Amino acid sequence: MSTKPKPPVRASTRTKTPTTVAPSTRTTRATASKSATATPPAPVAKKSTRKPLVSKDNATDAVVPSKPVSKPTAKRKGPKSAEDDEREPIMAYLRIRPHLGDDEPSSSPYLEPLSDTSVRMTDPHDPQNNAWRYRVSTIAPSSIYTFSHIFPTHTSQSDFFTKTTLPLVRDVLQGQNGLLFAYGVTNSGKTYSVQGGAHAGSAGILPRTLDVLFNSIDGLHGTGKYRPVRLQGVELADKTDSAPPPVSPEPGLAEVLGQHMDPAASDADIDPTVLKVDRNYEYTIWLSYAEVYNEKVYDLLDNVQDNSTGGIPRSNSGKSLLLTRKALSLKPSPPSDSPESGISGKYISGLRQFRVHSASQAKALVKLGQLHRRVFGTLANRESSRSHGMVILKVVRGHRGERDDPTALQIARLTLVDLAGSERTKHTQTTGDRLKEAGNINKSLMVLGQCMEVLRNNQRRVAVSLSQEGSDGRMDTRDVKRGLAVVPFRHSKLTEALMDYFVGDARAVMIVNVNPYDTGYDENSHVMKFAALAREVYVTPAPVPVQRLPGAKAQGSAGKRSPPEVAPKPYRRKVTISTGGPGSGKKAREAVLEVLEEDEGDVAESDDDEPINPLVDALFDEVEELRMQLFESEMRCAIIEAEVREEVMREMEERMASMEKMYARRLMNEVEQNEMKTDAKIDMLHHSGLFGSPVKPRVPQPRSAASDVSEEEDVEMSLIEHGADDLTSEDESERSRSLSLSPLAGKGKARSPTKPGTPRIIREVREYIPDPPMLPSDTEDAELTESELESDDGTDVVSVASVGTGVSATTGSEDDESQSDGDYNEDEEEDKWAPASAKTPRAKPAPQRVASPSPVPKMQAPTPRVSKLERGMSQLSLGEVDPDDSVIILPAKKFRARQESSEYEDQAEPSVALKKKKRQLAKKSVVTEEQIERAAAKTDSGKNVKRMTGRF
Ligand SMILES: Nc1ncnc2c1ncn2[C@@H]1O[C@H](COP(=O)(O)OP(=O)(O)OP(=O)(O)O)[C@@H](O)[C@H]1O
Repeated sequence: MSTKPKPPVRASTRTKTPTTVAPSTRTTRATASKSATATPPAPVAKKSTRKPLVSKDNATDAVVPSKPVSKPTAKRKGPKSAEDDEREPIMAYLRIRPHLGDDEPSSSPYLEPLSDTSVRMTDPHDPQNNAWRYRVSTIAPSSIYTFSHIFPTHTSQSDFFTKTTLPLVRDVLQGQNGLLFAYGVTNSGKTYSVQGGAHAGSAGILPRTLDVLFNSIDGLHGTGKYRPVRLQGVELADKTDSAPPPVSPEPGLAEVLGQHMDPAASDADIDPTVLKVDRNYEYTIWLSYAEVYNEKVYDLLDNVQDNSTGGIPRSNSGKSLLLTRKALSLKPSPPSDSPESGISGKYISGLRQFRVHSASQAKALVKLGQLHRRVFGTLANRESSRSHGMVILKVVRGHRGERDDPTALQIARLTLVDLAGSERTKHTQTTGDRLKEAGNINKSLMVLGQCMEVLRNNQRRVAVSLSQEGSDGRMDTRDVKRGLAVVPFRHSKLTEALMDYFVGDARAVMIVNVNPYDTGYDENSHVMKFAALAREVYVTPAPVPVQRLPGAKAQGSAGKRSPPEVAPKPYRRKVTISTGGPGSGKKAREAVLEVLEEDEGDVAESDDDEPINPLVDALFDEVEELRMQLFESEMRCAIIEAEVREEVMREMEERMASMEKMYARRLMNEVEQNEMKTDAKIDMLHHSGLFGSPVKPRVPQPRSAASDVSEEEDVEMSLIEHGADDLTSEDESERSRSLSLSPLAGKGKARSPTKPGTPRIIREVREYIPDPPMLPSDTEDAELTESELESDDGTDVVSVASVGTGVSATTGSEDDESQSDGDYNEDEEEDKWAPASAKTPRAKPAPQRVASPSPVPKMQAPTPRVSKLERGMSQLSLGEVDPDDSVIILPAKKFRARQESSEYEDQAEPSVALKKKKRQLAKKSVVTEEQIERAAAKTDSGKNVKRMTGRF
């Protein structure tokens, strides 16, 4: 006598609460229908004769509202229920993609793992960067996220599989459903995690799952007399099920894409893990592969029909290929398939499933599905998933003693989903068909997020309700149910197909893939937030009940579907597939295919389908419409924002250029001004008789170039003579030698008498005169000048060019001063734009070069200096002569005219001109301090100079 397998504990102990609760005669739970709300299971209520009530005393899993639903807290009353122990949040694992050698990171990684479970995410914008100020994102610049586990970049595929997926594989072998989905932006590593890479050891979790499944059931393969149908049902298998599955593509397709059928290196990877299974059972494994693309579900293992009519030429072979595929509908699972569980999920009607006998056979099928996924356009133009790929593995487990009893079978499903990239469209520049794809991807992922949110809120609400005390200490379950929101599973094909995992008994795992080198900080933040939300949703992992139908129906064939009643209008589009090319070692090929996608037609809703609330439906439609409008306006805003940014940048650049020009002009003016002042000062000293004999008052008269040259010669000679007068007797011979070289020696002698008492005054003048503003090239120029002079003369001479350069040549007149101020006022408008640093006082003191006692410079040929000085002198004109002081007061007119002129505006290289001017200035003013002092000591008019300079 065969021992009947003991039904799984949960199957026998749990009873799903029907939507309508019989008030008095049955034990009720304070939970709404799972299919609609997925509320957490509630404790058993006391019997009531009036209405279904839940005694608070029995609400053992009541949770403090602010706390997560399943976390036991100190405030719990009574013992924990068995169900409470079974609930667990959706597991969320973060995998950080490493930086690949082929692409340079555009920024440093913005994810910093803090521990095995938490990570800090910081906006890669440098806070010092100006861009930070213009950050318009509403996402927080730094956040910490928590996961079930975080896998750093160096995690191996094997480790990743072991920690994330192996528990699900164990579950499915023990008759428990499981769901795993990979979520993340494009290029973050979802496909790599699920499917794997091309190199050895890089097989992903899907091939490893197949390996472990077949390793574990080795020797325990079932006969395959029954096959799974719909969601939970079983049927008698027919001949088609025993036929080997098609593992090669349609011949025409194989010709086009034959190279894609090459076994990849990762096929050689075989995961050796073996799990312990109950050897009293035998197992059969069935595989199907579907994709959700543009809100339609397609079978990726369906035969591709080549309906070529010669319309579309193929670029390489000249033939044409027209491929047709048909969308599948989602239908509600009849309650008769799962009377024990009472869960009404949806199944993909007409999805082919194949019994696989080995891991390699299963992998070949998966490969075929991948190929079809590529052919049908979602991976055509680039290696990016624009569809959600779902591999559904069903494990049918039957007791070996009851091989012929279909009612003793247990069907568990494990679905692995590779979701499409979650990036937002405006960042991918998608248009046309791609925009539609992106819109639909966003829609399904948005609905998935909405479902999670509503599930979480419902679960919290139930928990809060259960924790609240009614007036009589009891609670009406109908009140609880009324407050729960409808979970919008039906608003996306993706969520519709997966809904039973969230509301039924299953374990759910979410893999979050992040590429921290991606600049998409905002997108990745959305991904992280989604993960945080998912972690707050609780599911109930529990074995599915044993199939307890009185008899299994033997109808239909797995691969057949009934013809549609209404001929759908197919959607036709072209797909270009590029293969080979540089790097692949194969010749580049391009194939243009035409794809016909037929609609699923009218899907007759069965009576068992959940009732549709027209108001809710209308609201969802409106939400969808608003979402699309929002999306469009976001796109418009993004474009406008980009345009405005560009315009502002252009304007700023222009403004910066004009400011630069203005400052260059002002700099030149200042240099010019300083030059004039220095010349004027030398002239004043010269004419006051400090450097020679008292100068006769001069009547202003037109100056010729020749007279300017002559005056300049006088200045130079006077300086030399004064220096020479003070020479000691030891220096006399050298002085004579020097003077003898000059044709102006006689002239110098005539001017030798000087007045005593000047040195003190001259020193005061030097002390008073402010230093010139220090220009960036001052030091450099001074050094240049010195080195030039040294190399020229071989004498240690000091440039006094900078001495007194801050003094205005117009100091003799108040009016002139005000005029001079007026010159600065002209720049007021420009000053508005000047940075704060540019508004500092113009005559900024600079370190003054100290004249060192040095030998008298050798006599130099005056010609070049005179000619340079001539220019400065010719720009000055004598104004009035103060007969008492013998000081010439110079008007500023010419000086200002010169200042205002735009003589230097057109100079392309202001810095070069500046250097040149400074060098000229330095050369013109070569005189030792000692010389000045000695000269000043010989004249009494120093007092007058002092008085004059006091006005400066
Ligand atoms: N952990 C990893 N180690 C090494 N390479 C990786 C890893 N993750 C991803 N890659 C590589 O990064 C690239 C992008 O990965 P993948 O195609 O898996 O991204 P995806 O998220 O699936 O993108 P899409 O959504 O566009 O399909 C691939 O070349 C893949 O081999």
